[in-house]
Amino acid sequence: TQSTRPQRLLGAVQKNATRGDPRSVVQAIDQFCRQKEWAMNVGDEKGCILDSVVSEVNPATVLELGTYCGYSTVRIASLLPPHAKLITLEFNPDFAAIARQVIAWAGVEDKVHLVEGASGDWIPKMTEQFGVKTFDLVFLDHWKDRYLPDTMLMEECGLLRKGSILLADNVICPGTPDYLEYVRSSLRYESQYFKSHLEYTKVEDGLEKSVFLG
Ligand SMILES: O=C(NCc1cccc(CNc2ccc3[nH]ncc3c2)c1)c1cc(-c2ccc(F)cc2)cc(O)c1O
Ligand SMILES: [Mg+2]
Repeated sequence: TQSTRPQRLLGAVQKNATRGDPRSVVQAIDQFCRQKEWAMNVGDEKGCILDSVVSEVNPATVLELGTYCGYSTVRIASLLPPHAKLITLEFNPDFAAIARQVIAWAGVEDKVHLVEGASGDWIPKMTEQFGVKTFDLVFLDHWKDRYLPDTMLMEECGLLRKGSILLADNVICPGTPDYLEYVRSSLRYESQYFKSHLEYTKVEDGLEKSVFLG
């Protein structure tokens, strides 16, 4: 039977990366996606912007919406201080199964809690299930039409505090026009666009960083 792209990506990690070395896992995935098969990881160029925001925020609690194969999960987790927690939501069980193995290969499983399910179902349960009061950083990288409703849901559930950072992938390609309009026009957010490129291509894309003002 045919393997899937996530399975082939995991194979490249297990073949080319060193167990317990997150940077080698990130490098192995980027190499696979540049030389073999494109995949929708945030990638190396936008990944550097993600790294700088994570390092600047130095978050104790992180929510990632959209794990896929765990590439950005590993990038973020490798930069977290000890005892920090990263909760990552993945709706697709096949993606989740691969991501668990990529996260384990990188040796960052102690900082990561991968939850299988949909953001709309799990965001209201964050506090009761994981004891999280608010998130210092949220990385949005799931279905693009869910960015806005999930942001409103996080506000309603009190999961954002003054200074919480939202970092959204793909605001140009594939694009999240309703989300961009909201965070750029709302008086409750201070937004900044980081111009970059769609992973592994020359197509324009970028990350939008939005600070919740409370
Ligand atoms: O669409 C994208 N990613 C999201 C996505 C996509 C598919 C499945 C899932 C299933 N995972 C999922 C769903 C719902 C969920 N709710 N809570 C968690 C959760 C998790 C998620 C995407 C596309 C492109 C792209 C493609 C083609 C092209 F030409 C240009 C660009 C580039 C990207 O960087 C992208 O991020
Ligand atoms: Mg993305």
